[in-house]
Amino acid sequence: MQNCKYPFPTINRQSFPFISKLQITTMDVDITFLLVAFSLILSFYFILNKKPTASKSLNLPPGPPKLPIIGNLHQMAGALPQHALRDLAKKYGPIMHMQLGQVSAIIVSSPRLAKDVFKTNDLALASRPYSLLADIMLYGSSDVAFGPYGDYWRQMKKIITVELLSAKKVRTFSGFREQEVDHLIEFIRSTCGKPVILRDKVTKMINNIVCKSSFGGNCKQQDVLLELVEELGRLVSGFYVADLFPEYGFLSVISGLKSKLMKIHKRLDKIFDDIFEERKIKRQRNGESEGDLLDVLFTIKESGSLQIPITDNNIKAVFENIFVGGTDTSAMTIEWAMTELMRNPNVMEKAQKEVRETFKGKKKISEIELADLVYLKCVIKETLRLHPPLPLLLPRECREHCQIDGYDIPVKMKVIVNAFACAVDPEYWDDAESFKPERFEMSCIDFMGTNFEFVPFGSGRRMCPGINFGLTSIESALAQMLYYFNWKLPSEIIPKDIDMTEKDGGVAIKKVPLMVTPNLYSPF
Ligand code: HEM
Repeated sequence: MQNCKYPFPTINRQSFPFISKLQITTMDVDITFLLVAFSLILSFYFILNKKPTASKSLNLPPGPPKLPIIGNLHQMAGALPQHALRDLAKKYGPIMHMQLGQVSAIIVSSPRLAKDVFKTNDLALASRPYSLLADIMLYGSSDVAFGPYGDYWRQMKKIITVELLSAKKVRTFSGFREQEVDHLIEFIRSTCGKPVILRDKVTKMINNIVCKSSFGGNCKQQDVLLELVEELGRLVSGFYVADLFPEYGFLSVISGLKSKLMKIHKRLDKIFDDIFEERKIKRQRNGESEGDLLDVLFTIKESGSLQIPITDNNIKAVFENIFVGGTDTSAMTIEWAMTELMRNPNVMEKAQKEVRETFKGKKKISEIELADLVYLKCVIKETLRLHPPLPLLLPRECREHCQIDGYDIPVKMKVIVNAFACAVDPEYWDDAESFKPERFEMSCIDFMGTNFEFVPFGSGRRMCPGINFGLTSIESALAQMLYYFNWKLPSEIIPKDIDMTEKDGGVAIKKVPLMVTPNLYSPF
């Protein structure tokens, strides 16, 4: 699964001469369609685009000069969006007003101002912008990740944080994690001495953990479900032309993307229905709980205690968040961590030494013991600093007029925090671009949302609720990969030549999958 799962504005590079080098892309949109569509847009631009974007009386932040129709999209050409925006911020300041297609957005690129978004104005900026995809796929945006702020959203966020993904609940899934990590280790063992690409197996492992935690050990339709979620991910990455040009709704229709999404939605919906029906019968018959996430949600739904009653469709939307949000983020963190370890042999040696000394002579590593792996945790933090899976987090939308750094942020304005720029800001980090896990040994900087120079999981009300779920799988897999195996690069590659390029798109996945050769290390 190599595509963007968190939607972010994306455009196909080849399809659009004037934004031909845009890196915010991955979709397979038909070239003819885009040419025709944009000729139409150009023709009707002056007729259709009469609306003023912002009142003259507002004191908006400065920003780069804009072109008609595309606004500032061309200035993001030739670089990943997080890099392009960081470079623009160096010139125009840590708070910029930009026009991304028809969408007016504020870009925040410094930890000082990120604090104004996440703390001072967290409530005013707690909503998400409308997204056609979330509307179609997530049952009218009735999910947690893309749902607009309000009573319903607050209720659902509380459920997902307290009942579904709390540290205590995540611990109850340790059996599933152990099984799946064991399978991964078995696979690696079977490939010893041969170069192997780990990405697909690691993604499958995370997928299976998510699936089993959600629907129990024997989710019959697991493979189809995962295939559809993957397909959804591929489409998500291409859907956002429609969100960049929301006034031209016909784009999503004539591109065929809307109908593809609706097809996947229908199939996913049917699979969820089948799983739900089977579970309802089981619950009626046995009356006993499986303890998985579906059972938790059914129990809450049936308890009648909710202020705003929920439907099966609302539950499906939450599961889509868990599947889509919980898979690629963790899988790519494992791949980046291994890549950095291969690129920095001293760090690999130190991390392996820690794991091997901590578990000396043990045949099995239990999750509880992972707490002792202090250096490995620093390695993971440093990986998330340099390779945050969502470098621009998820966009927020202003719901109450507020100010940042003296500038007006009007209602409906999209606000994007460049978490990557904050994480490599030289004012906050020494030797900011280098991979040095040791920096976390001496400091108490954490990713729990209070250190605004390090927010790979976001911060404030919209912060990721899946930190525990994600990190436990990442730590468990990495610890065992380092414990049981020594790793080599293919003979023609030296560490400093490893390709560190990221793929285009809103998610920072490695462009070329890491290839490594495992050799069995006997800890006994
Ligand atoms: C390495 C692993 C992960 C990373 C780096 C990550 C990162 C993020 C980020 C950056 C956001 C947006 C925060 C913001 O807008 O301020 C987010 C939101 C979210 N994540 Fe994660 N995530 C990870 C794992 C997970 C897992 C395992 C799950 C579920 C099982 C999950 C579920 C969600 C949900 C539901 C939201 C929406 C929260 C909201 O809008 O209130 N994530 N995540």
